[in-house]
Amino acid sequence: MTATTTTGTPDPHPSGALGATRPTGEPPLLEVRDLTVTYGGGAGAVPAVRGVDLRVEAGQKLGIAGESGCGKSTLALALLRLLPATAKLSGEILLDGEDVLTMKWGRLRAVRWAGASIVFQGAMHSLNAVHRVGDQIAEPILLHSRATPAAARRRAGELLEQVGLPAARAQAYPHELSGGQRQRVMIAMALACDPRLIVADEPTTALDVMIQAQILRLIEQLVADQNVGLIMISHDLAVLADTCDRLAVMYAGRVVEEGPARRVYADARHPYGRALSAAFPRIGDPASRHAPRGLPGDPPDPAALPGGCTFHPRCPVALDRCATEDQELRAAGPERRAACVRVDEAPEGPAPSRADDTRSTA
Ligand SMILES: Nc1ncnc2c1ncn2[C@@H]1O[C@H](COP(=O)(O)OP(=O)(O)OP(=O)(O)O)[C@@H](O)[C@H]1O
Repeated sequence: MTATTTTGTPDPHPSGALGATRPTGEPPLLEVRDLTVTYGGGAGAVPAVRGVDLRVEAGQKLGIAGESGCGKSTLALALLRLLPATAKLSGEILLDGEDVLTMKWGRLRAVRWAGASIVFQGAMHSLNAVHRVGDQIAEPILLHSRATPAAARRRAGELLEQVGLPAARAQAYPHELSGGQRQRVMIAMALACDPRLIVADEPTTALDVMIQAQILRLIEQLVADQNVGLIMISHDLAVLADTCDRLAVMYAGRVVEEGPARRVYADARHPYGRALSAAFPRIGDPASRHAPRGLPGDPPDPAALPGGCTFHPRCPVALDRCATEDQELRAAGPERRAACVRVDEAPEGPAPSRADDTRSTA
């Protein structure tokens, strides 16, 4: 992905990355440049992530949205080089200015957990069923510090309290906890080594609506209290709009829209962003009296992407040229970019009111 636009419209982010530059000139907490991930090779190669640029500062919450298969999890795992060996990566993943992709193994081990940590979806599958949760939280502490086992266990208890569980629950096995409690344990583990960046991949997907809301508030609180950066991945644009500052919408491995989260949700500039947004009801919006509109068609097979704009076969406003012309991200309003040839045709709508933005699950 380059900073040049197909129409010559000035790009507000000449580096091609998301978010504001630090005034001090220090590197951002995370800067992803032109990241490409391809599974396999030859005719069956699957380009799961294609030229993605992202930027996250300390204390900033970036949401990444998109349908199943658009490459969200691949992107999350790539950030800490947790992908299988069949995945080929190129580009740069700069964590505090240091490229994760070229780090030696020893350095990478140190960066995992302590520099950045991941909260995976489905805590039941991510936690080890035969170990007490306190021991599982203590494990990365023991690996990454000189703490004694007793001190690591004490710290595990403190972390459990920080995520709203009694320290005594450290003695529990995963099956003795509810889904929401297990997800809290996962968050406690992610915090264990004081990371500067937390990547949360669908952290609330398996939870009921009330517990989902509690976990989201907890994550927001922790980000604010500890000034960490957050990348939250979800198929649910409404959840991301309510939790995050900025939002990037992915389609077929690419970011096709980015900008302030509530604005993207309320008034997406890319037809795919609009379709994704319309797929979720909004409390406070008269339109929510109607059933949410599903997205027609299926996402393309990454191994056989359509030519031109990859969204054109499903796009309700596609022009003939969209079948042949690929689109780069271009300026689409203040601090906003979208990869659509028609983005200049309609002006940006009014700023959303708080009621417009309320997520469906609150
Ligand atoms: N290990 C793998 N080997 C080959 N292809 C893979 C592998 N993992 C993922 N893919 C493919 O890469 C593409 C992106 O998958 P990914 O899991 O990153 O998408 P996603 O947006 O996170 O989807 P979901 O929300 O369903 O998890 C998909 O086409 C998927 O089938």
